[in-house]
Amino acid sequence: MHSATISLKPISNYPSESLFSPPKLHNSHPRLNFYAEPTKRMALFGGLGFKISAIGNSNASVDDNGGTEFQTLREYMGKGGGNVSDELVVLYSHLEYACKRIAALVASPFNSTLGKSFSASAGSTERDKPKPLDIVANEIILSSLKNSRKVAVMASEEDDGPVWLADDGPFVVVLDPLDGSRNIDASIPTGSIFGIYKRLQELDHLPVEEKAMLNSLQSGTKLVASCYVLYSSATIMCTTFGSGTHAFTLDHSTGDFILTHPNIIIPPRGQIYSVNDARYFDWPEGLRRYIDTVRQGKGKYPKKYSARYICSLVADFHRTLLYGGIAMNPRDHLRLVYEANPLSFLAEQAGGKGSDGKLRILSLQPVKLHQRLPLFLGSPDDIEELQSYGDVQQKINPGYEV
Ligand SMILES: O=P(O)(O)OC[C@H]1O[C@](O)(COP(=O)(O)O)[C@@H](O)[C@@H]1O
Repeated sequence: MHSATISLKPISNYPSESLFSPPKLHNSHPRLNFYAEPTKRMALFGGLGFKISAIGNSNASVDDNGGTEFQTLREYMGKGGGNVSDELVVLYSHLEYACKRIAALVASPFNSTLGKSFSASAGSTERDKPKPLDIVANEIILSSLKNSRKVAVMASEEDDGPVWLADDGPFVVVLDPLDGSRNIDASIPTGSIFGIYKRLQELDHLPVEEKAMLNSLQSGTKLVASCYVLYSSATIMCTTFGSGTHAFTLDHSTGDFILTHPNIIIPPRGQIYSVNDARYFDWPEGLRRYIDTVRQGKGKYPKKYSARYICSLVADFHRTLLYGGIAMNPRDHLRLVYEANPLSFLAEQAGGKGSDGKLRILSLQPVKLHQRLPLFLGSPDDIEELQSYGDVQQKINPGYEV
């Protein structure tokens, strides 16, 4: 488990210089270097007047005053952290902007009134009806991706099909704009999930619909980056560019995402399972035996496991990444393209695993955009032990009301 310490010692290097001098961006859009309009941003200058020790497998350096040297996401990317291209830096600046708007929205006292201006699509079941905030979040992200001019196609869980944005956009973005939103009225954490691929230039000659679909159905092994943003007591962007998994916490006073969890390594084994166990009697024999075994402390790890289930994928996954164990949904419910692939990439980059109960998620070739599957994410030893029970995928999926 990781720990955080906060002391009230003033530091000299925060907010960093970068608030005034933008990071290396060759193709930058003027709006990119600011959280809000520049003038408003200057008024926010001041930030936190104390030192925070970076959390996790920290390699953060300590400055002359003994304070931890802060790094923003843009600085991290701009300095070549994770070997990212300038084009990806631009794209991330727009993602940051969109997610900060969504973070403000989910915390807004007015978000419940949004429902009045949206109606659910005909024919959908009560449970599947799009929630207003899903739609608003989707529109915010769409407009940011368009503005970035770096995205050829966006495929969202909220849309029926992929949306073609720019012929010369170097990237393809697949996303779930606001997962867990049905819990939002109770202020339970929610999250956005993104997977980023390169545009397949060899498909450029195809008709738009066809190339949009094929670009969006790339295998998870082709992901160049993925991230989730958790909207909770803190807003956290956890990302990988293929060289480790790193989390950045939003400093609301300046609008910067600060590197707080560099090089996250998931514990090889946890003591927590995370599942909706009201479905126990719909589970297959293998999954029941696995859960019964570990909760009695009779598994390979001879300690009794505890249960934690928020029913909000990003939050359940974030906890699992930090504390270890397994976050699972054993029925065909979560989506391969928008959820399973990006989160499995993050899990693997942190030394964990993403499985459908039998196979590595990233090895699966998506055949449909909205393809659903069982999903097990977590500590490598726990996932291996679970898979050894064989029969862990829930086939009975009656459609639950809550
Ligand atoms: O009802 P279950 O099987 O517990 O599923 C809960 C999961 O569904 C989700 O709410 C996503 O479902 P939706 O895509 O229908 O919003 C996840 O956040 C959560 O992990």
